[in-house]
Amino acid sequence: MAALIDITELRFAWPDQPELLHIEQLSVYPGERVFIKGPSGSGKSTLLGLLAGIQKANQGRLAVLGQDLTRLGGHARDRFRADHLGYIFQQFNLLPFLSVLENVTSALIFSRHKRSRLRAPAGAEAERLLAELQLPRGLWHKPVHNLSIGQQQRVAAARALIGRPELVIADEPTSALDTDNRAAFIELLFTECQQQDSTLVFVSHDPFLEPLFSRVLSLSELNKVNLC
Ligand SMILES: Nc1ncnc2c1ncn2[C@@H]1O[C@H](COP(=O)(O)OP(=O)(O)OP(=O)(O)O)[C@@H](O)[C@H]1O
Repeated sequence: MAALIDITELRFAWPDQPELLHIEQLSVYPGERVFIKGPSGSGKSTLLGLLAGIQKANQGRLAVLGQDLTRLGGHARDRFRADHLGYIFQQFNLLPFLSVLENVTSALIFSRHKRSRLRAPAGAEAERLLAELQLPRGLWHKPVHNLSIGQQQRVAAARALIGRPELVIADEPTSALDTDNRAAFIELLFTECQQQDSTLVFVSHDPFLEPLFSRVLSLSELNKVNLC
């Protein structure tokens, strides 16, 4: 089976800073649910940014779906991200004055590819995802700034999942929730990812979540740069 993510000799440093990441080899396969752990400042969010093409590696190969992102310019990486990735940010990055449904369907505006992968009209698909993620129907037309953190998290997940992206990336999306709600949210996320064949890469500090995943990667072990 071809790898969905394929990294070889990847090196990255933020401008005017010492090298932060050197990953010799990493392959992630379709359908995997990968948990990435590591101490604060070890580069977890930076690695996610590289996988999403927000940042570009200084050296090496980082291929997603066979496309080496280190060979693409900024515009092409933005296009690739819009078409093939769903991203759940730590702070969700929702558009506060748009409604819940508008936030979810906003992920389709810049991607014909995602629109073409919908199995139902956009509004119906957004409603299906929100229902699956157990967001009460009475909230669907409300501006997202009226929602609690846990509710906003579900909107952010639905926005990341719509259009069946091949890769879903989640950066500490559960940090504001209590332990029971974290596990319940992750189970819902797994179910949706499985149903729509999305591979999941999830970053968290929370050791309770680790056993839920099919694979656990420690960035401190993976990274050849000694940050101490
Ligand atoms: N936009 C940026 N510009 C310059 N340096 C950055 C930027 N983002 C992160 N860094 C630096 O890169 C290093 C790793 O940060 P990163 O956010 O990737 O770590 P992390 O493991 O995700 O941390 P945390 O668990 O605290 O979120 C830190 O030293 C940080 O200061």
